[in-house]
Amino acid sequence: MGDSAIPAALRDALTELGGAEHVLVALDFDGTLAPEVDTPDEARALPASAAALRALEALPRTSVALVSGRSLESLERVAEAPASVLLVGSHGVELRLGDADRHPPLSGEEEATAVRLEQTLRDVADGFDGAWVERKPAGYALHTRLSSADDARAAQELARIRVEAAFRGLTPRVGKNVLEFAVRSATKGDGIAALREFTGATAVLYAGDDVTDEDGFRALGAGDVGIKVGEGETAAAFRVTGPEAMAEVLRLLAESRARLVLPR
Ligand SMILES: O=P(O)(O)OC[C@H]1O[C@H](O[C@H]2O[C@H](CO)[C@@H](O)[C@H](O)[C@H]2O)[C@H](O)[C@@H](O)[C@@H]1O
Repeated sequence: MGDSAIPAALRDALTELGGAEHVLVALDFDGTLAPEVDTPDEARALPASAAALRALEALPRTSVALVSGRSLESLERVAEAPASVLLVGSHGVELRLGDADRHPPLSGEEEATAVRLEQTLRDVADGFDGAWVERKPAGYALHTRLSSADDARAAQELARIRVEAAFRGLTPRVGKNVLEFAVRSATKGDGIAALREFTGATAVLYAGDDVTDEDGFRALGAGDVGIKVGEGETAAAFRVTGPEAMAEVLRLLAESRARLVLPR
């Protein structure tokens, strides 16, 4: 893909970002680096994106991070990223920053809630073809990608009704063909704030395709670059069409960063 798919204003912003003192490149995984697939374990970053991230990581004062709704364990498996890549999992609940893994264990009360939640969502999933439940460190997700459109809608509606009736204080998270409930309320915005503090970055690029990525865009400020991948309402200043165009964005950023970063 040529850079004609990248709007001129975004190309200018990438050039400016390339000259910042310390750049943090923080990216959502599914739908941003990796095209969507039916089986979550089979998702992989496009080779062109993976290559651009390796090029960025090798540059001075340039940090690379993945910020995902996946558990850290699942993200590590599919992203196949070197240990130097910083990771935020479970929408900000779990952090892998340098040598420090931070994913506080659930309290007894949270654990008991999670057990009841699992049963509630499994009962719903059992009633609809193609629906299934994914275990997360702080909750459960009801997947409906393999269901018919009617079944997907009905399954998610029933899940909301049952959860609202039986639980207080859970955090719902809506995604593409997935509805998740968690006992912890951290967001991708919290993850980006932690990454910014950990790296000392002076400018951040964040890109994502889904509803929970909006928390990430809202955590950006002056001098940062937010990129919505695909369609939908967004607080991001820029938009690209999909993971292929995103790979091109990363290639352009690696190019401008290599040209403009000071060697010291
Ligand atoms: O924040 P992300 O990195 O975008 O992760 C969001 C969810 O990703 C996975 O589910 C989504 O991608 C799957 C693979 O393409 C797809 O089959 C599913 O329909 C999507 O919802 C993951 O399974 C979830 O746990 C993440 O929350």
